[in-house]
Amino acid sequence: NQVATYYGQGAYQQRLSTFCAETSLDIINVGFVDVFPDVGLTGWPETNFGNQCDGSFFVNGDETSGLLANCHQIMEDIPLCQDAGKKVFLSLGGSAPASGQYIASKDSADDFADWIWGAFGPVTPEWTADGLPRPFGDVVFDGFDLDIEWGTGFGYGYLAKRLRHNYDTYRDSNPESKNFYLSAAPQCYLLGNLLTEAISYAPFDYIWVQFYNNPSCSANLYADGLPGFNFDDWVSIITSGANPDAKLFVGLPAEESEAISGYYIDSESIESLVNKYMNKHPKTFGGVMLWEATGSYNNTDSKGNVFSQSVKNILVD
Ligand SMILES: CNC(=O)NC(=N)Nc1ccccc1
Repeated sequence: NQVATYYGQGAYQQRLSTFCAETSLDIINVGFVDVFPDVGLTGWPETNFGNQCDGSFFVNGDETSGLLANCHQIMEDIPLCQDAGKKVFLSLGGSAPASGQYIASKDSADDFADWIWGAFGPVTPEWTADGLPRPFGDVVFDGFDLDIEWGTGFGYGYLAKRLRHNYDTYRDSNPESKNFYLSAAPQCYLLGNLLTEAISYAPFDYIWVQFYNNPSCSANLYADGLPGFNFDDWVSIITSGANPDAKLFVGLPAEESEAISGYYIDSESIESLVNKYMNKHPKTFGGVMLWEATGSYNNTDSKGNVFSQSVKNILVD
């Protein structure tokens, strides 16, 4: 079982290398591509990585885009995380801006996937020959995460499926290349969920459900002995989806302040929850996702363990 986290939006966050050195972290989602091309400046996606970039943007033709051009610390550090055996995904979406996650049509979903693949996937001569940007240079992400918090739900399945198509096409002609992964971070409510259709349509490898910030289905209900925590429903969604072997992670706040008040649960509650659901769904249970890395780093227990280490100890004991 694995621990996944998010990096890029932490308050006064340290550079990524700090978290590459954190042995309890297996997967790191770097966020965010927060504005999608249909609404992005110059028709390119836009990015935001908190305090990690120098504030300059790529120019597209004679227009300034919203794509950050100099995030050198992230570019330098992703290979450190990968060399340490971690998977590093680029996360699309995030909690702001609400208007950013709009996809106009299937064609624009496909174009968006191709753009992401060209800019952040394997380096290809065509992409750079066309003068298109590689925001992190030769860094090749291990996969892409859909952290969809807004919108109508339209297009995310097409986006995910096209990314998978691009992986498969690339690996057909580069059989020695590394694996690529797809993940998603749905909210835990079911009615009107923005990602359940995508999960039924496109083969994701990891689904980390945000069991926080939602009153009807979050993990604090389990911790308080109340009904509503809907991990079982999510197991059914996955096992009847496009990839029934996808792994389901319990998404939790890494620190009290990193979720709306009342949703943080402590490691004792996590231990009880993990023991129950890991044994109830041994094939689908994949681990714990923590929002987010800096909060975890600042949340140490009496033994001096950062929160992700406490969670890892629960998962492997
Ligand atoms: C996986 N994405 C998130 O966990 N986003 C998230 N936690 N956004 C947020 C919402 C309200 C308060 C703080 C963070």
